[in-house]
Amino acid sequence: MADDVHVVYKVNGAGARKGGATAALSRLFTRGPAPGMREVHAVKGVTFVAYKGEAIGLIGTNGSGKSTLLSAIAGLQPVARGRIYSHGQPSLLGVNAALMNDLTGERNVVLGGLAMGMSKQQIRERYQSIVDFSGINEKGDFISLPMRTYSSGMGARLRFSIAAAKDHDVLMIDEALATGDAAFQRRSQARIEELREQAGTVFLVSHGIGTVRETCDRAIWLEAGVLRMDGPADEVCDAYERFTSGR
Ligand SMILES: Nc1ncnc2c1ncn2[C@@H]1O[C@H](COP(=O)(O)OP(=O)(O)OP(=O)(O)O)[C@@H](O)[C@H]1O
Repeated sequence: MADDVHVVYKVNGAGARKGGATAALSRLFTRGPAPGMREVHAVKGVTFVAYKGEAIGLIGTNGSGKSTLLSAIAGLQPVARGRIYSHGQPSLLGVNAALMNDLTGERNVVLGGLAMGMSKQQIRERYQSIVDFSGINEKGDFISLPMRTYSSGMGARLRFSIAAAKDHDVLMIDEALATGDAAFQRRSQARIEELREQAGTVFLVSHGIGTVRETCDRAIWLEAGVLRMDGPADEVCDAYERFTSGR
């Protein structure tokens, strides 16, 4: 659950607005940001409770704070105010999830698995199914090549497959579904369904309202860092569509 969560990015070298000595002095006393330091208040007081078995879509226009909110829930981004409570460790499965480009797909499966807290034994058991699920080897033996030789879609598929191999308490997916071809998207949707049935909670950030309608039962709409609507996926998506078409 998120309780009044605020996330503020501190950006260095953003160019000070007032560089005068008096301004610097008054900043010293008011403990304001240093010169050249600018703050971006990306998430502003978001509160919600997510239950087991729910699949929640996060929607909102570009820069509304969706990815930031997920990073904060995953513990990758500190919160400036408010709190996040969670049963189990939430894992963020993003297109940017850290895999090593110079290592082969095989090594990345092992490293990624370890990073998610799987044991070596579990990785050995699931290795083949991860590779099969990713479909990386459908067009030749790519899994033994370095990841930098993969197309962006292939990389994203492998990331999704590694993360989806583990049963997560809270799984967060950032636009992972948007990549990959239709067959892979069907497989990943089916896997998300399974993860939900195993009583985990799934968060999905997507620009594709269609994916949210299909995979999620609830949606949270963020706009300019503020929670604008939270409710059944269809209702929230309808309202969001009315909002975006009027812009
Ligand atoms: N590392 C960062 N440093 C400073 N500001 C950032 C950083 N990352 C994001 N922001 C700012 O935070 C705000 C929210 O960004 P965020 O990426 O969370 O939005 P989003 O809803 O996921 O956007 P998109 O739909 O484009 O992916 C934006 O104003 C963005 O400029």
